Amino acid sequence: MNICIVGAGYVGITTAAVLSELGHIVYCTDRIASKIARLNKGEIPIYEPGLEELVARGIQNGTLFFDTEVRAHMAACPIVMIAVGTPPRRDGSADMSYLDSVVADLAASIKSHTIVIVKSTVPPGQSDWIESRLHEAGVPEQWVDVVSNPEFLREGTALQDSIHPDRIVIGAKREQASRVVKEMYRSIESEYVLTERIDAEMIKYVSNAFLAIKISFINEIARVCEAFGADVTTVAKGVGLDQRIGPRFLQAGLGYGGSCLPKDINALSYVAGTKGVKLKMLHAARTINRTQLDVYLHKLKQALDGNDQPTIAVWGATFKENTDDTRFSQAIAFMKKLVRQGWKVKAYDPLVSPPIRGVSWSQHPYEAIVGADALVLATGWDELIHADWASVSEQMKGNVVLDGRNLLDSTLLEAAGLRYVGVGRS
Ligand SMILES: NC(=O)c1ccc[n+]([C@@H]2O[C@H](COP(=O)([O-])OP(=O)(O)OC[C@H]3O[C@@H](n4cnc5c(N)ncnc54)[C@H](O)[C@@H]3O)[C@@H](O)[C@H]2O)c1
Ligand SMILES: O=c1ccn([C@@H]2O[C@H](COP(=O)(O)OP(=O)(O)O[C@H]3O[C@H](CO)[C@@H](O)[C@H](O)[C@H]3O)[C@@H](O)[C@H]2O)c(=O)[nH]1
Repeated sequence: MNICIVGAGYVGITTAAVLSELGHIVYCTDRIASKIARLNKGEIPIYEPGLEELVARGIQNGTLFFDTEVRAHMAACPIVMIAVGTPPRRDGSADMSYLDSVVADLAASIKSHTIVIVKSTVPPGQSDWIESRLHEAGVPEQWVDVVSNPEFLREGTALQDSIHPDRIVIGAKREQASRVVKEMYRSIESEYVLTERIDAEMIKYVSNAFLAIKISFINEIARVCEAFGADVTTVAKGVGLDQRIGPRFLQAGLGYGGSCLPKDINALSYVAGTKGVKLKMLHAARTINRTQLDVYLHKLKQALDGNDQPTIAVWGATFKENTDDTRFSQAIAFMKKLVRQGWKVKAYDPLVSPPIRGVSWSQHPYEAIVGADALVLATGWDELIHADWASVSEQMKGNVVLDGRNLLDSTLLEAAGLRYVGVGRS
């Protein structure tokens, strides 16, 4: 099949590489010429393990192309997949302006039957809206099928998630379109959910909402565990063994961030509100996530024992490990909170060093801790979790290590003379 993908971001590039690997001819398009130029040289503008190799293979095999000629490929391909961003607006709603301009391009380009796959995360009803916009713009009804096919990949494990997805959701009006999209994924073994478009759109939002609630729930439980001297990691393990609950997404810590969970729960709350439905659980999840940073700040202040001009080293800036994405990162939000206390903040991340007022960046983790009164682990990068704690202890001025991801081995740290501080751990 010839497939045009619009939007060369985390989802667009990953999906393009995977579909080309499945034997399709894929044209991955984007408006940003510099991005496309880099991709054509085999350079990946994002960090995603394994992606560079897969993209190189697609280019070499002649099955994967990157181009800025969005409309030309839309006109030539029977399948067009939309993978542009749907970022949050100030009021919480999803910004549909990128998607709007794709629809305008589609209206000007479609010349024969085209399946338009909506891969971007969009509010319920958006596929219907795209379809009516195309019809209003003069695209005959029989020329277009809009199919909702939401994406569930996670950054950092995007390839694994795309090649072995838990499920592939396909929401279509006509069975024929559904069948073509299923055929497109042919050799991917997965549970296929063939459904109405509105259900497919809801499945995406509800999945992210549930994940956010699960994380906030364990973070709230961490507070009560701490009050009683219980250990939230042990509690989560015991609870997660119940198959009805499951062990994943029960890792307590600084809270969730990223380009998806925060924005999607806001967008779901917003659209629910337009129908008069108040989503109280989502409201609570958001509040817990925000106040989680205060819980950690309080712990740090207690551990600093009256030192009101400390130097704090922060390890990790991305919203989670194995990505270069800093969108809505709790690590960065925490750094800003520390700066607002008037404290000196030195930071290190294996991949990024975004400019943040009051934060100085180090090239090496051990450089960041020199003279620090406390160290905060804010992102669970492997190289940071498995640091040389004896060396850390030597270089720091103080001895406090605040584990913002509950991932460190307190015994090892204490053996090195450090003072381990976690949240919800006895
Ligand atoms: N990042 C993830 O892990 C992830 C996972 C699942 C779903 N999603 C959803 O997928 C969508 C894309 O997310 P992303 O993180 O890949 O976004 P991104 O910001 O990384 O990339 C989007 C790309 O679209 C391009 N673009 C915007 N308007 C365009 C236009 N009119 N024509 C051509 N290109 C255009 C931008 O230049 C950019 O390169 C969002 O709706 C997101 O919610 C993201
Ligand atoms: O037990 C956990 C699990 C995750 N997190 C945090 O939650 C955030 C989100 O993590 P994750 O969901 O793994 O990352 P994303 O790449 O944002 O993926 C989510 O968002 C994507 C975009 O919609 C979806 O496709 C994925 O299914 C969904 O997991 C990160 O800050 C994590 O550190 C925790 O604090 N505790």
